[in-house]
Amino acid sequence: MGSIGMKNFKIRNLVLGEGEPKVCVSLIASNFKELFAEAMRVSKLDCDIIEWRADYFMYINDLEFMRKAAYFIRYAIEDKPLIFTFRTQEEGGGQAIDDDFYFYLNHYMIKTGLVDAIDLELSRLPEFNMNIIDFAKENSVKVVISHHNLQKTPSAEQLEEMLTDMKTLGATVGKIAVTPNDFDDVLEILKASNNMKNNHPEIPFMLNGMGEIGKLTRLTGELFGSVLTFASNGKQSSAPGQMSIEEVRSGLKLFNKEEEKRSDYFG
Ligand SMILES: O=C1C[C@@](O)(C(=O)O)C[C@@H](O)[C@@H]1O
Repeated sequence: MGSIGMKNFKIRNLVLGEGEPKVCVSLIASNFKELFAEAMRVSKLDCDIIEWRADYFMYINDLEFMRKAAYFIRYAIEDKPLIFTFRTQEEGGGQAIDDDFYFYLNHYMIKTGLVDAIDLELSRLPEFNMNIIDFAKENSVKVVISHHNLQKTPSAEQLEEMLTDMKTLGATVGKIAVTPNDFDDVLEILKASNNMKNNHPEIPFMLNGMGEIGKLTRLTGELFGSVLTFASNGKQSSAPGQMSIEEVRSGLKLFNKEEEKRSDYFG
Protein backbone atom coordinates (compact mmCIF):
# COMPACT_ATOMS: atom_id res chain seq x y z
CA MET A 1 0.00 0.00 0.00
CA GLY A 2 1.01 3.59 0.30
CA SER A 3 0.67 3.93 -3.46
CA ILE A 4 -2.50 6.01 -3.41
CA GLY A 5 -2.04 9.17 -5.37
CA MET A 6 1.51 8.44 -6.52
CA LYS A 7 0.66 7.80 -10.11
CA ASN A 8 -1.76 10.68 -10.47
CA PHE A 9 -1.12 13.19 -13.19
CA LYS A 10 -3.10 15.83 -14.94
CA ILE A 11 -3.73 16.34 -18.65
CA ARG A 12 -5.48 19.65 -19.12
CA ASN A 13 -8.17 19.57 -16.40
CA LEU A 14 -8.38 15.82 -16.17
CA VAL A 15 -6.68 13.81 -13.42
CA LEU A 16 -5.60 10.33 -14.43
CA GLY A 17 -4.58 7.65 -11.97
CA GLU A 18 -7.38 7.91 -9.47
CA GLY A 19 -10.72 6.11 -9.52
CA GLU A 20 -11.84 4.50 -12.72
CA PRO A 21 -9.51 4.50 -15.73
CA LYS A 22 -10.26 7.36 -18.08
CA VAL A 23 -11.95 6.54 -21.37
CA CYS A 24 -10.27 7.63 -24.59
CA VAL A 25 -11.67 7.46 -28.12
CA SER A 26 -9.83 7.98 -31.38
CA LEU A 27 -10.67 10.59 -33.95
CA ILE A 28 -10.13 9.12 -37.41
CA ALA A 29 -10.47 11.10 -40.63
CA SER A 30 -8.74 11.05 -43.99
CA ASN A 31 -9.65 14.53 -45.27
CA PHE A 32 -10.91 17.87 -43.96
CA LYS A 33 -14.56 17.13 -44.61
CA GLU A 34 -14.38 13.97 -42.51
CA LEU A 35 -12.25 15.69 -39.92
CA PHE A 36 -14.80 18.46 -39.37
CA ALA A 37 -17.67 16.01 -39.12
CA GLU A 38 -15.83 13.56 -36.87
CA ALA A 39 -14.43 16.23 -34.57
CA MET A 40 -17.93 17.56 -33.99
CA ARG A 41 -19.35 14.07 -33.56
CA VAL A 42 -16.74 12.76 -31.10
CA SER A 43 -16.90 15.99 -29.11
CA LYS A 44 -20.40 14.93 -28.06
CA LEU A 45 -19.45 11.41 -26.97
CA ASP A 46 -19.26 10.40 -23.32
CA CYS A 47 -15.47 10.02 -23.31
CA ASP A 48 -12.78 11.71 -21.21
CA ILE A 49 -9.97 12.10 -23.75
CA ILE A 50 -9.70 12.32 -27.54
CA GLU A 51 -6.80 10.83 -29.48
CA TRP A 52 -6.28 12.21 -32.98
CA ARG A 53 -4.96 9.30 -35.05
CA ALA A 54 -3.20 11.49 -37.58
CA ASP A 55 -1.81 8.47 -39.43
CA TYR A 56 -5.20 8.23 -41.18
CA PHE A 57 -5.10 11.85 -42.37
CA MET A 58 -3.98 12.43 -45.96
CA TYR A 59 -2.35 15.83 -45.48
CA ILE A 60 0.36 14.95 -43.00
CA ASN A 61 3.08 16.33 -45.27
CA ASP A 62 1.57 19.80 -45.28
CA LEU A 63 2.40 21.17 -41.86
CA GLU A 64 0.26 24.27 -42.22
CA PHE A 65 -2.71 22.01 -42.97
CA MET A 66 -1.83 19.93 -39.93
CA ARG A 67 -1.87 23.01 -37.75
CA LYS A 68 -5.24 24.04 -39.15
CA ALA A 69 -6.64 20.55 -38.59
CA ALA A 70 -5.39 20.53 -35.00
CA TYR A 71 -6.83 24.01 -34.49
CA PHE A 72 -10.23 22.86 -35.65
CA ILE A 73 -10.17 19.75 -33.45
CA ARG A 74 -9.09 21.84 -30.46
CA TYR A 75 -11.99 24.20 -31.09
CA ALA A 76 -14.52 21.38 -31.61
CA ILE A 77 -13.67 19.33 -28.53
CA GLU A 78 -13.57 22.35 -26.23
CA ASP A 79 -11.86 21.45 -22.97
CA LYS A 80 -11.30 17.72 -23.52
CA PRO A 81 -7.66 16.66 -23.48
CA LEU A 82 -6.22 15.93 -26.93
CA ILE A 83 -3.50 13.38 -27.64
CA PHE A 84 -1.70 13.65 -30.97
CA THR A 85 -0.82 10.18 -32.24
CA PHE A 86 0.89 9.17 -35.43
CA ARG A 87 0.76 5.38 -35.25
CA THR A 88 3.39 3.94 -37.57
CA GLN A 89 2.57 1.14 -39.98
CA GLU A 90 4.88 -1.24 -38.13
CA GLU A 91 2.63 -0.89 -35.08
CA GLY A 92 -0.75 -0.99 -36.81
CA GLY A 93 -0.99 2.55 -38.20
CA GLY A 94 -2.67 3.86 -41.34
CA GLN A 95 0.31 5.04 -43.40
CA ALA A 96 4.08 4.85 -43.62
CA ILE A 97 6.35 7.61 -42.35
CA ASP A 98 10.11 7.94 -42.24
CA ASP A 99 11.93 8.46 -38.97
CA ASP A 100 12.97 12.05 -39.62
CA PHE A 101 9.52 13.23 -40.57
CA TYR A 102 7.94 11.31 -37.68
CA PHE A 103 9.94 13.40 -35.24
CA TYR A 104 9.63 16.59 -37.24
CA LEU A 105 5.85 16.24 -37.28
CA ASN A 106 5.63 15.53 -33.54
CA HIS A 107 7.97 18.43 -32.87
CA TYR A 108 5.80 20.69 -34.97
CA MET A 109 2.60 19.60 -33.24
CA ILE A 110 4.15 20.34 -29.85
CA LYS A 111 5.02 23.82 -31.10
CA THR A 112 1.45 24.58 -32.19
CA GLY A 113 0.38 24.57 -28.54
CA LEU A 114 -2.86 22.89 -29.65
CA VAL A 115 -2.31 19.38 -28.32
CA ASP A 116 -2.06 18.30 -24.68
CA ALA A 117 -0.01 15.16 -25.24
CA ILE A 118 1.93 13.37 -27.96
CA ASP A 119 2.32 9.64 -28.45
CA LEU A 120 5.83 8.45 -29.29
CA GLU A 121 6.63 4.82 -30.01
CA LEU A 122 9.30 3.28 -27.83
CA SER A 123 10.92 1.54 -30.79
CA ARG A 124 11.37 4.89 -32.56
CA LEU A 125 13.24 6.54 -29.74
CA PRO A 126 16.95 6.05 -30.36
CA GLU A 127 19.15 8.32 -28.26
CA PHE A 128 19.59 10.96 -30.96
CA ASN A 129 15.93 11.83 -30.86
CA MET A 130 15.57 12.00 -27.12
CA ASN A 131 15.48 15.78 -27.11
CA ILE A 132 11.90 15.65 -28.34
CA ILE A 133 10.86 14.54 -24.85
CA ASP A 134 12.54 17.54 -23.25
CA PHE A 135 11.06 19.78 -25.90
CA ALA A 136 7.54 18.46 -25.15
CA LYS A 137 8.02 19.04 -21.44
CA GLU A 138 9.38 22.54 -21.94
CA ASN A 139 6.17 23.26 -23.82
CA SER A 140 3.93 21.64 -21.17
CA VAL A 141 2.96 18.81 -23.50
CA LYS A 142 2.64 15.41 -21.85
CA VAL A 143 4.51 12.46 -23.32
CA VAL A 144 2.90 9.09 -23.89
CA ILE A 145 5.50 6.49 -24.85
CA SER A 146 3.82 3.51 -26.48
CA HIS A 147 4.37 0.02 -27.78
CA HIS A 148 2.06 -2.22 -29.82
CA ASN A 149 2.30 -5.84 -30.78
CA LEU A 150 -0.33 -7.02 -33.24
CA GLN A 151 0.82 -10.64 -33.20
CA LYS A 152 1.44 -11.75 -29.67
CA THR A 153 1.92 -11.04 -25.98
CA PRO A 154 5.46 -10.74 -24.65
CA SER A 155 6.17 -12.19 -21.21
CA ALA A 156 5.14 -10.27 -18.09
CA GLU A 157 8.84 -9.54 -17.39
CA GLN A 158 9.28 -8.04 -20.86
CA LEU A 159 6.13 -5.93 -20.50
CA GLU A 160 7.28 -4.65 -17.12
CA GLU A 161 10.71 -3.87 -18.49
CA MET A 162 9.22 -1.88 -21.36
CA LEU A 163 7.07 0.18 -19.01
CA THR A 164 10.04 0.84 -16.77
CA ASP A 165 12.12 1.88 -19.82
CA MET A 166 9.35 4.23 -20.94
CA LYS A 167 9.42 5.94 -17.57
CA THR A 168 13.21 6.15 -17.60
CA LEU A 169 13.07 7.83 -21.01
CA GLY A 170 10.79 10.48 -19.54
CA ALA A 171 7.26 9.29 -20.32
CA THR A 172 4.42 10.91 -18.42
CA VAL A 173 2.59 7.65 -19.03
CA GLY A 174 3.69 4.35 -20.60
CA LYS A 175 1.15 2.69 -22.88
CA ILE A 176 1.27 -0.89 -24.17
CA ALA A 177 -1.26 -2.74 -26.31
CA VAL A 178 -0.44 -6.32 -27.22
CA THR A 179 -2.29 -9.28 -28.71
CA PRO A 180 -3.22 -12.20 -26.46
CA ASN A 181 -3.71 -15.44 -28.38
CA ASP A 182 -5.11 -17.39 -25.44
CA PHE A 183 -6.09 -16.82 -21.83
CA ASP A 184 -2.60 -17.56 -20.57
CA ASP A 185 -1.60 -14.42 -22.44
CA VAL A 186 -4.43 -12.52 -20.74
CA LEU A 187 -3.07 -13.66 -17.37
CA GLU A 188 0.39 -12.52 -18.44
CA ILE A 189 -0.97 -9.03 -19.18
CA LEU A 190 -2.79 -8.87 -15.84
CA LYS A 191 0.25 -10.21 -14.01
CA ALA A 192 2.49 -7.53 -15.53
CA SER A 193 -0.11 -4.88 -14.63
CA ASN A 194 -0.41 -6.11 -11.07
CA ASN A 195 3.36 -6.23 -10.62
CA MET A 196 3.70 -2.70 -11.96
CA LYS A 197 0.96 -1.50 -9.67
CA ASN A 198 2.57 -3.10 -6.62
CA ASN A 199 6.26 -2.65 -7.38
CA HIS A 200 6.26 0.62 -9.33
CA PRO A 201 3.42 2.75 -8.04
CA GLU A 202 5.36 5.77 -9.34
CA ILE A 203 4.89 4.72 -12.98
CA PRO A 204 1.55 5.65 -14.57
CA PHE A 205 0.71 3.16 -17.29
CA MET A 206 -1.89 1.65 -19.56
CA LEU A 207 -1.59 -2.00 -20.44
CA ASN A 208 -4.22 -3.76 -22.49
CA GLY A 209 -4.80 -6.75 -24.72
CA MET A 210 -6.23 -6.21 -28.18
CA GLY A 211 -8.67 -8.45 -30.03
CA GLU A 212 -11.60 -10.48 -28.78
CA ILE A 213 -9.52 -12.38 -26.21
CA GLY A 214 -8.13 -9.18 -24.73
CA LYS A 215 -11.45 -7.47 -23.99
CA LEU A 216 -11.40 -8.17 -20.25
CA THR A 217 -8.12 -6.25 -19.89
CA ARG A 218 -9.80 -3.11 -21.20
CA LEU A 219 -12.16 -3.11 -18.20
CA THR A 220 -10.05 -4.10 -15.20
CA GLY A 221 -7.72 -1.11 -15.01
CA GLU A 222 -8.91 0.00 -11.60
CA LEU A 223 -8.03 -3.39 -10.12
CA PHE A 224 -4.75 -3.91 -11.94
CA GLY A 225 -3.47 -0.37 -12.29
CA SER A 226 -4.15 0.82 -15.85
CA VAL A 227 -5.06 4.50 -15.81
CA LEU A 228 -6.52 4.66 -19.30
CA THR A 229 -8.65 2.56 -21.65
CA PHE A 230 -9.71 2.98 -25.27
CA ALA A 231 -13.27 2.59 -26.53
CA SER A 232 -14.57 2.54 -30.08
CA ASN A 233 -15.71 5.92 -31.39
CA GLY A 234 -18.93 4.35 -32.65
CA LYS A 235 -17.93 4.38 -36.31
CA GLN A 236 -14.46 2.96 -36.56
CA SER A 237 -12.26 1.15 -34.08
CA SER A 238 -8.64 2.22 -33.88
CA ALA A 239 -7.58 -1.25 -32.68
CA PRO A 240 -9.14 -4.72 -32.63
CA GLY A 241 -11.35 -5.55 -29.66
CA GLN A 242 -12.45 -2.05 -28.74
CA MET A 243 -15.94 -1.98 -27.24
CA SER A 244 -18.52 0.80 -27.29
CA ILE A 245 -18.20 3.60 -24.74
CA GLU A 246 -21.36 2.35 -23.01
CA GLU A 247 -19.95 -1.17 -22.68
CA VAL A 248 -16.65 0.14 -21.38
CA ARG A 249 -18.31 2.48 -18.88
CA SER A 250 -20.55 -0.25 -17.49
CA GLY A 251 -17.62 -2.69 -17.34
CA LEU A 252 -15.51 -0.14 -15.46
CA LYS A 253 -18.38 0.45 -13.07
CA LEU A 254 -18.65 -3.26 -12.40
CA PHE A 255 -15.04 -3.35 -11.22
CA ASN A 256 -15.17 0.02 -9.46
CA LYS A 257 -13.77 -0.08 -5.92
CA GLU A 258 -16.36 2.45 -4.77
CA GLU A 259 -18.96 -0.20 -5.52
CA GLU A 260 -17.19 -2.43 -2.99
CA LYS A 261 -17.37 0.29 -0.37
CA ARG A 262 -21.04 0.86 -1.07
CA SER A 263 -21.83 -2.80 -0.54
CA ASP A 264 -20.22 -2.52 2.91
CA TYR A 265 -23.23 -0.52 4.06
CA PHE A 266 -25.28 -3.63 3.71
CA GLY A 267 -23.03 -5.64 5.92
O1 LIG B 1 -2.26 2.81 -28.04
C1 LIG B 1 -3.43 2.79 -28.33
C2 LIG B 1 -4.31 1.75 -27.83
C3 LIG B 1 -5.04 1.06 -28.95
O2 LIG B 1 -4.11 0.32 -29.69
C4 LIG B 1 -6.04 0.04 -28.35
O3 LIG B 1 -5.65 -1.11 -28.17
O4 LIG B 1 -7.18 0.41 -28.07
C5 LIG B 1 -5.73 2.08 -29.83
C6 LIG B 1 -4.77 3.12 -30.37
O5 LIG B 1 -5.49 4.11 -31.12
C7 LIG B 1 -4.03 3.79 -29.27
O6 LIG B 1 -3.06 4.66 -29.76
